[in-house]
Amino acid sequence: MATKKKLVLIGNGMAGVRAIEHLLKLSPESYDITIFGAEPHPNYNRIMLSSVLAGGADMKEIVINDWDWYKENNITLHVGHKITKIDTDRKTVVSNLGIEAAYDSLIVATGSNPFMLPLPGADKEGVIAFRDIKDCETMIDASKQYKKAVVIGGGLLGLEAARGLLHLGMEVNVVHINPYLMDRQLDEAASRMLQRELEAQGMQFLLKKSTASIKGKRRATGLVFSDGSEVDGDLVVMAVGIKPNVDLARLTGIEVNRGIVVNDFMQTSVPDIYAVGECAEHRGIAYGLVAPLYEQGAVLAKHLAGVETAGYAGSVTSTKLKVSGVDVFSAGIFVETPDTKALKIQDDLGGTYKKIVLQDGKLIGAVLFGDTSDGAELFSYIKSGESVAGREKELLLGFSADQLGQSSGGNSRLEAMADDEIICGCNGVSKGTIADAIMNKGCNTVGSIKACTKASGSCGGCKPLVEGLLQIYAGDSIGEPVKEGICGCTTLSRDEIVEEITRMKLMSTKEVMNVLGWHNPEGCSKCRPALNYYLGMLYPEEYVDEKESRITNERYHANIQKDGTYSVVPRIYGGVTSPTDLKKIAEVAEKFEVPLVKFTGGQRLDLLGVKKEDLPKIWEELDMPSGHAYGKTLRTVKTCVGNTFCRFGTQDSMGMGIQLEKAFERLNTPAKVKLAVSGCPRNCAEATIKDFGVVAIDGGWELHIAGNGGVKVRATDLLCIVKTEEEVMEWSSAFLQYYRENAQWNERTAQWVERVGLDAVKQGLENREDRLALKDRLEKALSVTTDPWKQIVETDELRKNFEQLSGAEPVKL
Ligand SMILES: Cc1cc2nc3c(=O)[nH]c(=O)nc-3n(C[C@H](O)[C@H](O)[C@H](O)COP(=O)(O)OP(=O)(O)OC[C@H]3O[C@@H](n4cnc5c(N)ncnc54)[C@H](O)[C@@H]3O)c2cc1C
Ligand SMILES: NC(=O)c1ccc[n+]([C@@H]2O[C@H](COP(=O)([O-])OP(=O)(O)OC[C@H]3O[C@@H](n4cnc5c(N)ncnc54)[C@H](O)[C@@H]3O)[C@@H](O)[C@H]2O)c1
Ligand code: SF4
Ligand code: FES
Repeated sequence: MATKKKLVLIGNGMAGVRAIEHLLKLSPESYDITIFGAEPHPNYNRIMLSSVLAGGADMKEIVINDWDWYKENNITLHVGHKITKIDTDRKTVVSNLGIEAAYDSLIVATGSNPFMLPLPGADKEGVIAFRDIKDCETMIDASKQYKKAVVIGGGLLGLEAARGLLHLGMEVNVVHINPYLMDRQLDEAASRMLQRELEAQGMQFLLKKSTASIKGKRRATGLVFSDGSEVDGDLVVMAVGIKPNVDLARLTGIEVNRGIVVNDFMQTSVPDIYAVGECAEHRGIAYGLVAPLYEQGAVLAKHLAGVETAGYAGSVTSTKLKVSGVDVFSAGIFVETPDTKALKIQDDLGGTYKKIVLQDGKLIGAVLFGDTSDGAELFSYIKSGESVAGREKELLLGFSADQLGQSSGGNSRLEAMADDEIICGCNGVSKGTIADAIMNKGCNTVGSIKACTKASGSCGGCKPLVEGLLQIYAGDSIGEPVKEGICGCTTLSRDEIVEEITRMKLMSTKEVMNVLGWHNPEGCSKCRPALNYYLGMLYPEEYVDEKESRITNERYHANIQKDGTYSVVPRIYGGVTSPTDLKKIAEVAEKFEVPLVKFTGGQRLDLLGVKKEDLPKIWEELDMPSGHAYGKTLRTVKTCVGNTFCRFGTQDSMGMGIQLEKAFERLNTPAKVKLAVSGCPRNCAEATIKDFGVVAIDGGWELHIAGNGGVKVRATDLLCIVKTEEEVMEWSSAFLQYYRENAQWNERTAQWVERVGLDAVKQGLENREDRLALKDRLEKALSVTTDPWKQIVETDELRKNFEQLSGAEPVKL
């Protein structure tokens, strides 16, 4: 039997051990393997330290290979041993505790060291980095004794550390040297949205601050900045970047630049010595994310196993911030230059931002905020470098899980991917491994795939792709998705929360958060408005609306515009107005020097550019009902002229529309609701892209639901055909109440019906008794609503409150 060659790995971390795992699969009998690790732990997932700190995982869960794995694979493991010398002549390594090991091949995988700013006072107690289990434990211990923490560095690591410390109950200030956060991953627009969201979660920021020293005696008590200002903190976490750990390599005479210089096969300048992971520099780049390091590991394993490989050619990287309640994704080159073109969508109301950057017809970069579900797919286009010419807008508008996994026609990119292509970068899980788990190991949910392969277990960025693969390979046997909380503050779903509120008669958002064990006692900007809505929906008469839990526009009862002014939109029922109302609007517009008066798509007039302080006065003079153009409520009922004037009209669409708008105005709904009524199937009012669309036909009305004319256009589904106007009122009331009672907060009717299915909605409404009960509950909810502006204008106290509110910081969404 041929004698095995000796392979030594220095560094028991993510990249090195990953290479060993591959090698064991490719050639289990070729090497006697010895691993030295300076940390006293088995190989663990460093990425997940952020989750441990934020309460999303415990230390046991982050172990990648436990002690048994080393035994089972006959690996000699020395933990707590730091290699201090490599003797390249004798081909041996020696540890700080005197253990020597001989090698035929040696892998250096020593990772990085956190960059510690050389500040006066940096050696004080309480000044740490965030790199390993020890740092994580220090933070957890500190949070039990101290209240205030300062994190230096507003990058990925700093923000994840800060979120964890907030979770541990500390007050956290993040000090960042640049004008905006995550400047290495985001453009300014996305960064500002991120900052607002993190502020809503309780994080505080000190931007454009350069730290001069750390104050305190033995222990740190805060920072002093170069401008003379200070901030207090008993724990100082430095997260200002990393530097490859090259000391040992340099000592050994291996060529070192920023990292240990390697070629495409991870070979260093010294024969039989390889480097992999963050300590390695390939074609001038030392990577700081696991996906490229895993790719390097795979190449190195093939090379060591004698399996043919084209070598490592470098990686395009993507990142996803792992902070619950905040979705941020960045990939490739996202900064615009004269040679690139950028397409962007920014929705301040919905809190989403999407930017794609193109060059020569190819996608080269992307930034997503608020909704990162398209991240993985966009990233695969960036990596493939294929032409997307002519499809740029499609990429901007997005994909659904169905599209990702759609197998008909065999066009799906996922289907076209090779089996060894990596789906989950964080855990290095390939498409083939996931397909195998689905087809051969009985995995039929994202949760079971996670348990079986680890895919989607870290940053979660690959989840849409895993869902797409489930669609391809599991078909009809897809299981119930693993339950996820409505936001990072809880693991409870919307339905569970509503059930518990009802069962325990919880009456305020605070009570819900306390009783149902919210991780974050203050909630976040996702759950607070949602709870406020659910409580109002369940107890229309008893619940007192919490203004501070509402989104900004709803607090001001007006839409904030990009220049900080507001818009005023009086209600114009069914789009039908009168000379008197028009004159009134014109006079007010002139008197208050309103810069712009515009017809909206919903057939009404919008006075734009109004100063916040003029809002009550304008509404007082207008003396018209609010059009609620800002809220999650009924917006407009668009109508055509119908049989009153039009020769094709079969019914009175204007009358029907006005009746509907008068009945449902001021109704609180999970998301905005738009209606339309057309007088004949020519459908001039575009009723078939509305949440509830009414189309007149000979002798009756068609009732349509769940349409949408926004970013993702969706034509309505036909609900039923009725004969009379009374029936239109009955069905529309029942439908709206059913939607109010069953949809998730912020879910438009289109998304809701797609999620629960048209049949389920039809079933919920088919029984007349149920419809009448729903209509009753709707009327009860409507009976307690009042016109917000009429109330503010007529009540001294509310008017004063509004003025105070105007000076206060709104809830940012
Ligand atoms: C909190 C946190 C969150 C992160 N989140 C993400 C994320 O979401 N996504 C992502 O892609 N990346 C993330 N990263 C980065 C990722 O963890 C690293 O890129 C990855 O761990 C690097 O792997 P590595 O094997 O090169 O180095 P390491 O994992 O650092 O392993 C190197 C090991 O070598 C040991 N060592 C060093 N010198 C010696 C020596 N002389 N002798 C013996 N042992 C030695 C070290 O103690 C260490 O255990 C995160 C990092 C941190 C700290
Ligand atoms: N979700 C993820 O993918 C994730 C999470 C954590 C860490 N990581 C990785 O870990 C490594 C370390 O992360 P990081 O955030 O420390 O590195 P980083 O280089 O991405 O960010 C450091 C930030 O600190 C700022 N900074 C530099 N000097 C400063 C100073 N004196 N005062 C205040 N701010 C200063 C920089 O502007 C920069 O934005 C990176 O490779 C990162 O990619 C990734
Ligand atoms: S939908 Fe029919 S009734 Fe209404 S305006 Fe158009 S053609 Fe006339
Ligand atoms: S890519 Fe991060 S968990 Fe899969």
